[in-house]
Amino acid sequence: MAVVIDGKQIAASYRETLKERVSALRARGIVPKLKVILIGDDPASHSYVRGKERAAADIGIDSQVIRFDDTISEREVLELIDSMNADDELHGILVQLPLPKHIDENRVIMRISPDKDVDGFHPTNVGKMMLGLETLLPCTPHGILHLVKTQTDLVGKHVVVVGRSQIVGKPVGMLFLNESATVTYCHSKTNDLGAMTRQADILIVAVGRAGLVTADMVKPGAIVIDVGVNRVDSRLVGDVDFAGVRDVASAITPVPGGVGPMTITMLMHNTVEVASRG
Ligand SMILES: Nc1nc(=O)c2c([nH]1)NC[C@@H]1CN(c3ccc(C(=O)N[C@@H](CCC(=O)O)C(=O)O)cc3)C=[N+]21
Repeated sequence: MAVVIDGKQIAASYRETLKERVSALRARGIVPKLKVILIGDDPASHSYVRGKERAAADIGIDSQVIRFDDTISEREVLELIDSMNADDELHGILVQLPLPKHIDENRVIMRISPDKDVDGFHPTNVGKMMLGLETLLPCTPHGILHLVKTQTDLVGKHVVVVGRSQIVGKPVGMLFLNESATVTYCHSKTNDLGAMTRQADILIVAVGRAGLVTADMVKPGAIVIDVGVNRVDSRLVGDVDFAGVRDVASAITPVPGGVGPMTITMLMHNTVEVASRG
């Protein structure tokens, strides 16, 4: 029976170190500050953003959510970002995704100053990460790396990533490659997915399909990281059949209470990093 990796607990413990860093910054007159732009009325987005506000308040980060209905134009969003880029007191800018169809996500992401891009989505930060340079890392991949490191060494391990999104799949593989793991990417067009996933020492699933990974697809003793966020009958479930896979794996993240809390914590980490740059 697998160990259940307690993301909530690991996140809470990491937040304690962030609290100390924030106290030290505040003693120097620096108040870490984050602004979140939230467009539209998607209930899931509003729920995530509340989680971010709560974490910020807990750590001592000054956060503000700016809400718009989905009639706001792309130009207005870009102009708001310009004014935030110019605000010397502001450290982090986050535009909650997804955006309404009439707003180009890439144009918005690229408008945010790479120095304030606490999501780690700007091409400059993605490029630096790919080169293995120090930079603002994307929050979910960084949180996953932290969780896995509480369980095992990464050098030489076979990491299989299922899912190739810009914000999770692609960058998480890159981060683990930088840690000298052997990385395989799988996606919706992969032939015989089970044959691939059964090779994983560390299996990371970020697809968005409940029940995608079943016990027969997991090597005994593997570490399984479930990044899925699916609402099934108003219940939150991941992409992994938790009840079945926990009998096979050595460690597994639950949903909720696994990767989600770490994502938010790494957003706070990035905000503190920017505030510390001085
Ligand atoms: N610019 C941008 N940056 C993001 O980081 C971003 C985004 N847009 N859009 C949406 C996704 C999704 N995401 C989650 C964060 C925390 C939880 C989380 O904390 N979940 C809790 C449960 C929360 C609940 O019950 O609703 C948990 O897993 O325990 C989930 C999902 C960040 N995202």
